[in-house]
Amino acid sequence: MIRSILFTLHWLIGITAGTVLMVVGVTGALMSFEDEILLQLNRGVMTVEARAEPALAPDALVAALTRQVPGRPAFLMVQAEPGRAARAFVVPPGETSARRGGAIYLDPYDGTLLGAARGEATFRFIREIHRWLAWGDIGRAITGGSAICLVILAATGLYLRWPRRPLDWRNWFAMRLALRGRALFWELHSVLGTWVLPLYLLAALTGLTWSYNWYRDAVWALAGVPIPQRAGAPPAGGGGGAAGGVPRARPQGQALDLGAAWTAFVEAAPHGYSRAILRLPAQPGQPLRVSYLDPHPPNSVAMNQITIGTDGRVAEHTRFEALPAGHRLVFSRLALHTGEYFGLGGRIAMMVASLLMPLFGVTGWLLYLGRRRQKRAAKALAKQFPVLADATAPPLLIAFATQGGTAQALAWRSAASLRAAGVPVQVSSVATLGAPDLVAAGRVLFVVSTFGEGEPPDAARAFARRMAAEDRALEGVEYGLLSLGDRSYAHFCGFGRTLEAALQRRGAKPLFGTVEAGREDAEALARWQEALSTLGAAREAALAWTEARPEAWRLAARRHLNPGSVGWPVYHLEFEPEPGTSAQWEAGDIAEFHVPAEAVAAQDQAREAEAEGDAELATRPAVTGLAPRDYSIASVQEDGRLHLLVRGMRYPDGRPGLASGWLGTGAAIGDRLDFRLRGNPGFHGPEDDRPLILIGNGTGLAGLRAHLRRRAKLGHRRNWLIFGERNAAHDFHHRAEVEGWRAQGVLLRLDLAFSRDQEQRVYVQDRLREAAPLLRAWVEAGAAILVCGSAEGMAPAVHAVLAEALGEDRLDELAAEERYRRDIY
Ligand SMILES: Cc1cc2nc3c(=O)[nH]c(=O)nc-3n(C[C@H](O)[C@H](O)[C@H](O)COP(=O)(O)O)c2cc1C
Repeated sequence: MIRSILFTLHWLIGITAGTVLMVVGVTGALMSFEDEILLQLNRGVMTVEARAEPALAPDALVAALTRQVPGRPAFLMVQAEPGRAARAFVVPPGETSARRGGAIYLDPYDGTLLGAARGEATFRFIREIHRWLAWGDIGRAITGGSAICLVILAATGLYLRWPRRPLDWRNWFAMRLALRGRALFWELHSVLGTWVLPLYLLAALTGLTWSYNWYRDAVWALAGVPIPQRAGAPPAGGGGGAAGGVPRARPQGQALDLGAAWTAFVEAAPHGYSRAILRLPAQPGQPLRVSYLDPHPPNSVAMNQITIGTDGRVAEHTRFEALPAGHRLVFSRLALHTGEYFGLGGRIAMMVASLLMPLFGVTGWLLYLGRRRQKRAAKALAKQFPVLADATAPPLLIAFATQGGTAQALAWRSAASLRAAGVPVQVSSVATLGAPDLVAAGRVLFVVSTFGEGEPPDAARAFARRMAAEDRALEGVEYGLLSLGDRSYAHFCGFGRTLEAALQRRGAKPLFGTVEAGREDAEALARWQEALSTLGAAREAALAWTEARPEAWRLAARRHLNPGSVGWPVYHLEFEPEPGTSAQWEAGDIAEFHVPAEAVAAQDQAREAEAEGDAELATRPAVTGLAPRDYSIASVQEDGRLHLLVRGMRYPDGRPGLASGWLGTGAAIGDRLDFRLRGNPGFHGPEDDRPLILIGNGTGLAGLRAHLRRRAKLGHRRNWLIFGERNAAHDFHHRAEVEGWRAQGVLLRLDLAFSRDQEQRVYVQDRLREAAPLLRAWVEAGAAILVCGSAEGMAPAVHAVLAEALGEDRLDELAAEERYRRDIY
């Protein structure tokens, strides 16, 4: 709730005040090196050739000025550095104050008029935009308001980005420039934003002292500085704090002797000066006030103040370093604002940060527009598929429970055939559903698969538990059920049957007879389509198990990974897409290998050659020969190649397995082979950079490797790999890559279990159990868990350890939240 309010506040302010902040930022950056730029532009005006002779004293300069320019000199700035011109402000005749910015430069050695400096007017205009958008009080209110907005943006931004535990600061400040599109905008906006945040806060909090008197007074009061009675500092710039406590002297006859007063100043300034600004008396009786910088001042606003009376004596002398700390800080607000307080580095940092302001504005806008577009698209989609609100009856709910994605894909295809006939439908994973949702929908079609040993898919475990409740709350609910399974398992369609029993026990009524479908059972699917047609679905196009076709890939590389191993050979294979093959997949997806006819023929020949031929064995490969084989993809699309990790299986009589044998030794480099890439949403990784625990054994490393390659590319470094095989010496597949990840920090932690490297067998589940406290901490920090590898032995044992460490319910919850996902076989 708080997050969403702050998020709205952040973008609302961002898209409004952001525009002004961009202007203020850029103008501020332009002024960062104003002095240096003007000096370069104005050789011969702001500087003259340095001479050996001493420069004129202020009284001689004022005399020279009065001879050449009509009016009363009001301010004079002299600098100790040889060749630096004197700078003066003159009150024109008949006026009461010096014209804003109308500085005149004089040759310090002979008082010759050098004129006005080029570019000063431009910088004055930039400064006016920076301070009040060159728009008087209205502009000042706007820039002041946007300074407050900048503070709010910084604070809300920080809150929204505050790392969840455990704090991984290095990661938090790291920029991942390899990202693309919206993710890159987000990264630039949030990570760079975090870097410049202290500078923005500093600029805003000091800048506000010029915007609001109440704010300035509050800061002054906090710092213990007496609140100035009069607003406005001398127009000569710098010395912002000098305005404080200027006594108003009444004219009292005696005129100041500038020569004597200057001598008194020179004697009083303990180290001399680098720059002195003289406020010249307007009337007889008024003293001379000098603000001066020491030869090596801590910053350009560390001004000391001296007042010299008409009697030629020092009346008051305030040294900057003698001021209380609070005063010094307050009087240094300009230096803080420009970053100069921290030296040249501070100035450059502030300039860069100010220049970056448009980047935040632009990325912020792009992110905002992107969100709007997404929302609109979602609305359009909602219109296309009317939901509860505008339909007389609630839409039909299609609920799926899937491990490998088949049930999910069939649920969507069923929905499409109903929608095509105008039947409103909603599709949802059962993970998010409870009895009230089923009751609200009234009619529910379930498409569920079975996993484990007659169990629900991982993400449906919590739902299955909710359904097992005893009460009859589902009276009035009508259901249809498509149950997917595989007849080679002992508990065919086990979960579908459990679900149906629960539905009936709780009072739900079937819409039609349940359809049980074995692998790729076309006839069962036709029955399901028939059942859908009773609800109004179109019958024209036949419902298919899959819509994608196998495509051609060329075997480009193959490596035997485990020579010398006691186990079967493991091969790393790389395939390149043939022209026309749409090579698109995500980490976690599956490549279905379609065994070529020549592989079957080759095996038949081999079998015939073995004269005796075991009849039972002989028929088995022939029967299963045509069924495609699934392999977890071990690479990411950016790799350009499809990588697989294939174990060369053997029949009990020692002959190589049909598919894996062909991949391992049968096919030659350059051969074309058919694969259908199948989305496996149930094994996709988290979108964000949450921690990831990857557990697997043997060729299960394939699926984990794809995820790790993806995470490495994204710069998501909180990864923990637990991998097991037989012997480290032979079976540590992709060892160099895994150790490389560990060295580069792509793996925060690596646990290896080589079962046969010691007396006592050690497996991944043992490693996991040893690290149970860490496992809990990672899960607490939002970690997701991916398990890839053998469904017998490894997966159930790992599951048991996870349940033991986290609790069975918590594990089911994690699965429902898509944070516990498995690709096991
Ligand atoms: C590890 C594993 C265990 C399975 N266990 C069963 C089972 O006990 N009973 C069954 O009928 N099917 C079982 N199956 C087969 C699946 O239910 C079937 O392949 C289904 O089409 C998968 O659908 P899905 O991709 O939506 O998860 C199992 C599949 C796997 C990978």
